[in-house]
Amino acid sequence: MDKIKNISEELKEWIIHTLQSGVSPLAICNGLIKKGFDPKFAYETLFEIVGNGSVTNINHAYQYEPIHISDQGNILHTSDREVYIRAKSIKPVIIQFENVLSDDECNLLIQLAKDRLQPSKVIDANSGAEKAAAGRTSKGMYFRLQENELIAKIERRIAEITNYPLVNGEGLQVLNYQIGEEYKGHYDFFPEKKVDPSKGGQRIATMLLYLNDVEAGGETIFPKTGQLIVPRRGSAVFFHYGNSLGEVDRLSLHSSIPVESGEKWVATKWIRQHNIYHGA
Ligand SMILES: O=C(O)CCC(=O)C(=O)O
Ligand SMILES: [Fe+2]
Repeated sequence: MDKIKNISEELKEWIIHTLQSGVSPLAICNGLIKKGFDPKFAYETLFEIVGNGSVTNINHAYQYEPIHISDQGNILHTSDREVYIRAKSIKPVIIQFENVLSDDECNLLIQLAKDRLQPSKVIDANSGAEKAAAGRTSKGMYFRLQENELIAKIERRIAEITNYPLVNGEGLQVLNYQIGEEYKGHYDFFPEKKVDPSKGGQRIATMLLYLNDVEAGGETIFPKTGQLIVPRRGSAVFFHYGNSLGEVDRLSLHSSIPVESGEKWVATKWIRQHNIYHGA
């Protein structure tokens, strides 16, 4: 049988925790090899994990800071729409919203995105560069900030809901998942060494808008805490994972589980600490 030469984010996390609890890298390596991993791959993976700083950081508990989204109650009165808070989680910080987009807005976003879809990429945890990846089988595209009236209106609404200025937001990304397609466990924040202060700094929050109902599958899952969000047209989930100290919340690991029936359309707004564009 071929030896295993790839490793999931979950297993990486488990390795970090195990190292942190005092188990030696060699013992973990031997364990991986016994489980069928390629020995060279296992040694290199351990070397990489021990060398990249995650092991020293992981002990440091993430400090949750207040976010001010529901300070005014559970109905948010944005300039053009009432948005309802439907569920909240404290660790990690997750807020679910309903009525963020109208059916027409969802359909229009899908129409505008359809012809521009490309295979999705992921960010390499070491280099920070975008690369194609087996764990992300969806197709996607980006709108430029305020590219057209619809996008500008949606971006203003997201800024009003989240209390983060529009210029802290990256261009809206639209993703399409067909049957069997998924986005495996990942963090939205950048690897620490790849945070660029001249481009708004670290990513600290994500607003994920659901553009259609999925017949089966396609939930967004937070595997460390067991929370699942069922896609529903016009609804959204906001999660927050970066604090003012520059720490990141590793409980925010999430994935999109494979679509079983129908298809899935979402739009993602990644939000950074500061204005991304002032240098431009
Ligand atoms: O499609 C989903 O449910 C998750 C998408 C996601 O995690 C992302 O765009 O960063
Ligand atoms: Fe994500």
